[in-house]
Amino acid sequence: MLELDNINKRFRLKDAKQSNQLCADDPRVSGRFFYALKNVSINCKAAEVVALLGANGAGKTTLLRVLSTALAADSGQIKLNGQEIKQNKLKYRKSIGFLSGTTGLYARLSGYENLQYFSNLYGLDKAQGKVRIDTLIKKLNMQDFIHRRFDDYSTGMKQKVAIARAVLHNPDFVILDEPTTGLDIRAREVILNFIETLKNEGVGVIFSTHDLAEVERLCQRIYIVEQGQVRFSGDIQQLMQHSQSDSLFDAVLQHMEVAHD
Ligand SMILES: Nc1ncnc2c1ncn2[C@@H]1O[C@H](COP(=O)(O)OP(=O)(O)OP(=O)(O)O)[C@@H](O)[C@H]1O
Repeated sequence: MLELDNINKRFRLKDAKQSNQLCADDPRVSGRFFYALKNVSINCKAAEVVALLGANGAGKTTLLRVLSTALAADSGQIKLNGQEIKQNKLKYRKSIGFLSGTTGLYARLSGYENLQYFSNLYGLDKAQGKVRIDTLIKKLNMQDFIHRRFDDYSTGMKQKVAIARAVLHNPDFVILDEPTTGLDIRAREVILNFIETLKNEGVGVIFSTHDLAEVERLCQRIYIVEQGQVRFSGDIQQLMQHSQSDSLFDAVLQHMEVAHD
């Protein structure tokens, strides 16, 4: 099980102007600090898909970055199978895969060369790496473009390679920040199927999304994050009961305090 336990994270604002610009009435702004996460606890088990929902700016990316160790929390713990990861961050990083908003892939290499490069970096030997890359090429339907230059790719192609990169080393848990945002329906379908495959292989997946159809299709449990705090955690049925609603859309909206356009 992967757990975030009682996480707090604040950002120092550059100046008073930035605090005013952020939003004068945002309760997360206090003095020169922006309290982005407050006492946040979430978890994900093996072979489970968990979604993070919440408005723009709610804190989902910050939360996922903390979970991936890309960002250090001010307090709280990350635990893998009950063990705090503090002493063993390197081992933890080998157990997780992280897809962030930026691909971190090389524009002048092909998708294939990028995957070879990262497979080498992850310590897979050449033969192992080839087998793994070939499997991912098939699963993510990348045969038609994988040998072309990365900077010629569409958004969907880039995202597929970025996801392949995140799971090259066969992690136990995968953290995906908005994996399908901006993709056409075909690329989206491939990625949703891939998440289902990961789950069936026993991998735990935590992902953020704004798409409720994805949530209904993939998730056992959801967390609704608002203004840096978890407002709901549970399964979809519990959310509906809690909200006395038969529409997932209405039920989620009820847990978002802020009005959105
Ligand atoms: N380095 C930083 N300094 C100050 N504030 C920050 C910093 N990074 C993020 N924030 C603020 O923290 C809040 C949460 O941002 P975050 O990107 O985690 O939201 P999100 O839920 O992922 O939003 P979206 O759905 O738009 O991706 C935002 O208000 C953002 O402006």
